[in-house]
Amino acid sequence: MASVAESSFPLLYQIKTQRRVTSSSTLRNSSLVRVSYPDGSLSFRGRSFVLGHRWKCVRRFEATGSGSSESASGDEPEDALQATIEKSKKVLAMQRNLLQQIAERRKLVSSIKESTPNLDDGEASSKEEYDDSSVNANTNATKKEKMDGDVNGSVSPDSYGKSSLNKETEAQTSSLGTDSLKKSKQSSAAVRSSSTVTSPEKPSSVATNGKPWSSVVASSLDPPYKPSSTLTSSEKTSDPVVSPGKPSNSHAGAFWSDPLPSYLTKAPETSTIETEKYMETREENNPEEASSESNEPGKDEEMPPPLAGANVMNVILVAAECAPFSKTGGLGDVAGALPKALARRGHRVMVVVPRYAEYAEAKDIGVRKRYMVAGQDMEVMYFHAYIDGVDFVFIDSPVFRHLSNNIYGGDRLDILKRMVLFCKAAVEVPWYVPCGGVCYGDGNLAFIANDWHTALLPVYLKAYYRDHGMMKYTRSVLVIHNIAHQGRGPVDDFSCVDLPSHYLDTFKLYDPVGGEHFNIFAAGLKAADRVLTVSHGYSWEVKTLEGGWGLHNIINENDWKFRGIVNGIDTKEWNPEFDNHLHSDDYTNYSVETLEIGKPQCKAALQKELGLPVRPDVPLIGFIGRLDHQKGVDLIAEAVPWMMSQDVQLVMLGTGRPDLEELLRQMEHQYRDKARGWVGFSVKTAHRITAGADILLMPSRFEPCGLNQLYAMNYGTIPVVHAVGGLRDTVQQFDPYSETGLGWTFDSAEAGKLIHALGNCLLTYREYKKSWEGLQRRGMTQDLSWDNAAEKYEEVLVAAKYQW
Ligand SMILES: Nc1ncnc2c1ncn2[C@@H]1O[C@H](COP(=O)(O)OP(=O)(O)O[C@H]2O[C@H](CO)[C@@H](O)[C@H](O)[C@H]2O)[C@@H](O)[C@H]1O
Repeated sequence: MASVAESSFPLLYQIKTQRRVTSSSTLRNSSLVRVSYPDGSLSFRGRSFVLGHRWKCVRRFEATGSGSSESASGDEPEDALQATIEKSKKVLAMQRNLLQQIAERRKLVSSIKESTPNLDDGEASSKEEYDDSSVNANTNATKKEKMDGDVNGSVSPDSYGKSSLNKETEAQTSSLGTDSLKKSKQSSAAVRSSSTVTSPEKPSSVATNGKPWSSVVASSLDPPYKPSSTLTSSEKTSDPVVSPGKPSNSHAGAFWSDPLPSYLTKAPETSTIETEKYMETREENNPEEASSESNEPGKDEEMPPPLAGANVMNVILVAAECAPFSKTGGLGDVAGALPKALARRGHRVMVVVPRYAEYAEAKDIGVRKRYMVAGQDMEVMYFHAYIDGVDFVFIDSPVFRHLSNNIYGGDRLDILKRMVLFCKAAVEVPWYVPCGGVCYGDGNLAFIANDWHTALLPVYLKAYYRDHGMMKYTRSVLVIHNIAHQGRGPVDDFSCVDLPSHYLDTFKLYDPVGGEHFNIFAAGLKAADRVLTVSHGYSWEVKTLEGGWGLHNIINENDWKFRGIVNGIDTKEWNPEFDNHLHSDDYTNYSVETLEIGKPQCKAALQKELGLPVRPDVPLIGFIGRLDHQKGVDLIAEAVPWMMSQDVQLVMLGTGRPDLEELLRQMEHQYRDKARGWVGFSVKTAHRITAGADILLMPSRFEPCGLNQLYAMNYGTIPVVHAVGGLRDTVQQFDPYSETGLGWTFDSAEAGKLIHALGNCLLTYREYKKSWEGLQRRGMTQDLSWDNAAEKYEEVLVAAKYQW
């Protein structure tokens, strides 16, 4: 087993003193540092130098520029080693400074705790274990709709992804507020990273006042693409430093005796490692660190071990969207938050996502690669940012540009080719993209792929590399966020994915409606080392005929590697106490302590912003989500006449199916004094509805996890949900006798059931104020953070690592 074999090696640090080619093709010493040791990434970025173990330098030169190579012997300058030592001293100085920061933060946290003794109360999660006997997976109709779309072997764009028509995308602001409550839970990794947090995009204002919501017009905020830095041709040619695929650990060295199969991507070239640049950036950001010269190992030893302990790994999450950079729904939120939680546990974590627009934080690292996609030669560039302890790598290509508002748009083959390019490039990122100066490498590495869009990655990892003895110690985990979208197409599509012919069978799937077809999700599920989905409830549902959308057999066959882990929430982004979107327009931040004042103020601000009567006593009901069959929007529409007969206000925010968008407009038109329908995508408005509404409706027909109900509870907004998938896992039915529970649930996707549950909810709102307050407080004091889920992801990653 990989790590057993590795751990039998004496602790060995390799310092590669490497060379790179300058733009004038002359060689200069770059003092590049690569520190690796048997457990992989534990001591990355210089930490290994403070562990106090004996270490050994192995200096080695590698090939440089245009195919030339040099022998290691003879020409290795001593000053390179000296420079390396100098760098490590600087790293030590940085660490000491950060340790001081940790100590200061600890003091701060304990002083906050002392002054507010109740802060940690109620952190216990009230999540229930899933009881599969009563799940109501009411998905037949949805399945039918999907399968209908696949008749004749052609798949509608929608079946290739969530083809949300984002009529208005709003740049989202990352909250940089100090989340003092959760800080004490974070590992030193997070604290370390805090000094390099970069401010994400600024929010753009959305003018809505005075206009009916339905008339808010789509406006793309995707800025025009500007070519990346003008590199000289020699800079564009990456020079050989790391030999990709060539395992950094000597025990795997034999792989390279095998010739590469013809379908492999071009023999990997190399990357420019920019340690110096990285160090300079760190020094610019942290002048204090830079000026500190002393080297006191004793102090460094105080650094607490990572929460993950010996399980620390390199983790690369690959997704088609990642908030706040790109988002059409919950996948974006997960890709934005889970990696940070894994980094807080001490893992070295990277997110790889397409570069749909220019992102201020992300810098062109100057590496270019070419990939063949369906016979077309395509170049990609890599942009990098280091934010909240996570490396974000953006893959740039003309095929991704300007798609922020239409990530899953275009015709079926266009989408397929984009995902092929993305997955081909992503699987090689650990070799080519130096993050903080050092590539991740392929030892002790796990990829987390998400949904069908990146389900090709586990297949490529296997077919291109592991089948050939390469990337032996790399694992892949595939997460199902929504099995309804599978990347289906006619069998001929196989020619686009560039795989050896014997892989065709792993893609072929037969179903009664579409017949034999090509299915990317099917192949990914088979190839991945582990498969996850985003709740316990959904993990049961996808194994059923109704919930598996044709993939249930494959999931059942692979049950041994399958597990459900309930999503968490980003408690920095979605926290009423620090929410940036509540800073203006009469909104306010609030916490469980200031709920009684803060939430009514947000409600009044929302009513005012929407042009609804500002009335504190009227229950304000919200809905936020993609407008499609999954979300049960039609059930709400059926219930609207009843709702409008009550003294309530209703606000719905969504984008998606044109007929459902029209429905929102009509509703607003018909009930102007009570209802608003925002057709568009506005992160700010989603936050404001979550804060200002009293009740959140989620009548989803199926819901793998659902994030809006979690956000709602964190904001003291009471969810009324169809008890299915993750909604059933996370919203415990209110019991008035024991005063327990978190909201209202109904057990089948019918308007009548929704009305019944909502009726009880409204009664409690009006007549039982204390009970209502109890519901709000219980919801707000749950620990919904990603920290719990990240620990479970870690278990899965470790299980994958030790699996052969
Ligand atoms: N018009 C709009 N304007 C602004 N924001 C909008 C919006 N419409 C939706 N959003 C936002 O998008 C996210 C939606 O998250 P969900 O988890 O509810 O749904 P989704 O079905 O996309 O995700 C899938 O993946 C996630 C993650 O695993 C699962 O929770 C879920 O069940 C599964 O269907 C929320 O952050 C919400 O605020």
